[in-house]
Amino acid sequence: MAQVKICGLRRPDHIVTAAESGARFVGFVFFPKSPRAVSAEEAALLIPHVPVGVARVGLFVNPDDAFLDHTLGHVPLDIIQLHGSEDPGRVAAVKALTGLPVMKAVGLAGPDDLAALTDYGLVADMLLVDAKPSKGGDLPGGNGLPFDWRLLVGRTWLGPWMLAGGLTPQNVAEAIRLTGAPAVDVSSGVEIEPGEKDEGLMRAFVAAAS
Ligand SMILES: O=C(O)c1ccccc1NCC(=O)[C@H](O)[C@H](O)COP(=O)(O)O
Repeated sequence: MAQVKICGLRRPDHIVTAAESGARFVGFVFFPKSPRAVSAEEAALLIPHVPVGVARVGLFVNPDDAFLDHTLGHVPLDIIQLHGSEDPGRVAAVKALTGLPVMKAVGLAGPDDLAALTDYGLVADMLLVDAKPSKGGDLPGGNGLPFDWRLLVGRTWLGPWMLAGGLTPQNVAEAIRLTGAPAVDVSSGVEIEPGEKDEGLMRAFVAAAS
């Protein structure tokens, strides 16, 4: 059983479905290249549909201070998710700037990537363990690609973490069983096409993760 984050929501009715299904986190993508991107102004109209008790996660890729200030000036968020090449010092700086908890995404492709989990685990409030994006890819995340979950078997964690990367209603239970993930995150696996969430898939995913 794991808590669920559904990322890349862009419609009020989908936010309601995610929350009613039992998702405990909803993610809004503030990265213009993403097919799930929303502007601060658009997100400001979506946020009121997030029920109390569901965490509002803002997803950023290498944001500068001005972009963070602009977004947070329009959109009340509970967690900042950094999904770019931000180093631990930048993670600490974003925490200080925003006063919000920071979840840092760490991409895994092989054993050599595991050290970053320790480095970021010392400064971030939470880790999002995702598949490492392919070199030259357009998106640092949201690619619907899993990584080898066996990399995480038996690992001791410094703090809270979330498993992501190619999760679906069909594979999420096995991913949780194998890794012991306390929380899981999904975007592509609950979409009928990039950026278009499906209510039935969202319900099935949360049920399979619970
Ligand atoms: O979702 C996006 O479009 C996205 C774009 C740029 C950076 C990160 C992005 N998503 C980050 C997430 O938290 C996704 O939910 C996570 O990478 C898992 O995505 P998926 O493999 O599609 O389930």
